Amino acid sequence: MRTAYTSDQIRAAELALMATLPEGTLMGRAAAGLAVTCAGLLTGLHGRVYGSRVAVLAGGGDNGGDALYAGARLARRGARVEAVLAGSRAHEGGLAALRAAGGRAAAFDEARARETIGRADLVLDGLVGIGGGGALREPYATLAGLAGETPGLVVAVDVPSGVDASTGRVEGPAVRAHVTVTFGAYKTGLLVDPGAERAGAVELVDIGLGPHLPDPDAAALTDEDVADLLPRPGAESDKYRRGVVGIAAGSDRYTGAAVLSVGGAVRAGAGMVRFASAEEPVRHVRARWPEAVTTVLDPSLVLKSSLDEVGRVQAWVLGPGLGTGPDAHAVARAVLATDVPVIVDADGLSIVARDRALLRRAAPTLVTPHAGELSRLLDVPRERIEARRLEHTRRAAAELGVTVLLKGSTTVIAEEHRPARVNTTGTPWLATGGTGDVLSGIAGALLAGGLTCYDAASCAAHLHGLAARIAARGGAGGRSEAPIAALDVAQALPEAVRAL
Ligand SMILES: NC(=O)C1=CN([C@@H]2O[C@H](COP(=O)(O)OP(=O)(O)OC[C@H]3O[C@@H](n4cnc5c(N)ncnc54)[C@H](O)[C@@H]3O)[C@@H](O)[C@H]2O)[C@@H](O)CC1
Ligand SMILES: Nc1ncnc2c1ncn2[C@@H]1O[C@H](COP(=O)(O)OP(=O)(O)O)[C@@H](O)[C@H]1O
Ligand SMILES: [K+]
Repeated sequence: MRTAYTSDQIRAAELALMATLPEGTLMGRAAAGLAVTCAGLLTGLHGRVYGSRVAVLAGGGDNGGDALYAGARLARRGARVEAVLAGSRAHEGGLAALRAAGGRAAAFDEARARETIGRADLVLDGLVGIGGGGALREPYATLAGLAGETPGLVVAVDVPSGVDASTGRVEGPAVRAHVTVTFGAYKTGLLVDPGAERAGAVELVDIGLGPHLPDPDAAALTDEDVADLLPRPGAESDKYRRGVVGIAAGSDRYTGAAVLSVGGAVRAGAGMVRFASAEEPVRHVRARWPEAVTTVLDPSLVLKSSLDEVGRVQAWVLGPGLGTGPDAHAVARAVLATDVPVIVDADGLSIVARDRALLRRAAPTLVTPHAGELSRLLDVPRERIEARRLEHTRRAAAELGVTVLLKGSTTVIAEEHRPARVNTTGTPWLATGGTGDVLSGIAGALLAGGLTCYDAASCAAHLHGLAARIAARGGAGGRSEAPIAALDVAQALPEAVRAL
């Protein structure tokens, strides 16, 4: 499990650790780790550190201190290091070390900074770290912009400047790094977009913070975590014990969503899929997935809130392509009246946005909106949700009393009193119609298999993202990615499970 923390949590842990160590020890460890990564990158670029050009962008706080000390270490190995001092003051020890090692430093001057950054092989962003707050002020903002134009590599110190370390929010110009070297522990903002996208590859330098860290603010599952959580059949298993998932999806107009959701469930290893819908989607599902057991729903039965004719299930998926008319509403009411866990997706979300009372139920509920759907559930503009994904996912979980999986460039899962889960698999090629329907089926299979909403959502997002990558690469060994269709994601699920 990769755990992540807010700035306040990190700062408290650092204070506790610092109290046990001689002054400067932590910064020394941080700078040493940072310099090793930079030296490795420069060696990869030119075969050596000696003679390469490094620009250090140093803010007035300790983040600038880390960068200056790392710059000093690189200068001692023969790099030509020039620091641009952005603050009204600079970290004294770091600046003295850099100068003593033969590096140069000067206060910010735009023309000179442009030249220094423009010719650097590597730009070290030490403008602000966990002490940053709000949009970058000048001249930090200009420097972040200049770092975006450099042909060289950009390495962010602790966090890319301009990214809120606790949330991943970006409120103005922000550094876009190839690599972020972060100290002590991951910060939540490095895992959640837009911050995650600005961070590039994240490397963790151990500075000994471990024993002082509290319960995490957020966590990302690894392949091993998912392999451990995934329900697997034992010798004594049968299809009922493995978990039967009911899927109420599709309508005469939207038949594809039903086929895709059923496909996700079948390929993710449901013991059995019971599919219940109108005649047309049932016909399509039967043609594509003969393993599903189908029921044509008689609206009058559903109006009585009875799904008895469908048979017993351990979890329901409600909503993909269901429509939002009176029949769909009746199906939603019947499904949500059951005493088993329910995943509400797509049109199901539009229905519950209009009729919140449907979510008041004793059994667990998982909702899986994208930003537009969450916008309707919370009555908050979509752009605001996209800019503050974590905050709104948590808010929805608290307000609706359910588990929430917010889809999009970073999938975030929230449940009250638990760390947020952040998904790290996936590919932008997933942004294509129907992939969300596949996700609902995967989550349904895992929920029916006995996982909690929290784990089912996290594992489903992880597997979905892995399967998408495999599909986009034409197999686990493929090198570059190409467009995918939603059904490809379902088809790649077994390979994703095998690769865990
Ligand atoms: N506390 C510790 O024990 C350790 C801290 N370390 C480093 O110290 C950093 C935190 O240092 P600080 O607490 O000094 O804070 P930072 O250096 O992250 O930021 C504070 C500085 O940035 C300026 N600033 C803040 N927001 C700004 C904005 N929006 N625009 C322009 N300037 C802004 C402040 O005026 C101040 O000069 C960490 O990120 C890490 O890099 C590491 O050396 C490891 C040990
Ligand atoms: N930029 C992106 N990067 C990675 N994954 C994405 C991106 N955009 C969307 N996705 C993923 O693609 C899927 C789209 O689901 P959804 O929005 O419900 O589409 P649909 O309703 O067409 O199925 C989700 O799993 C989402 O997390
Ligand atoms: K930084």
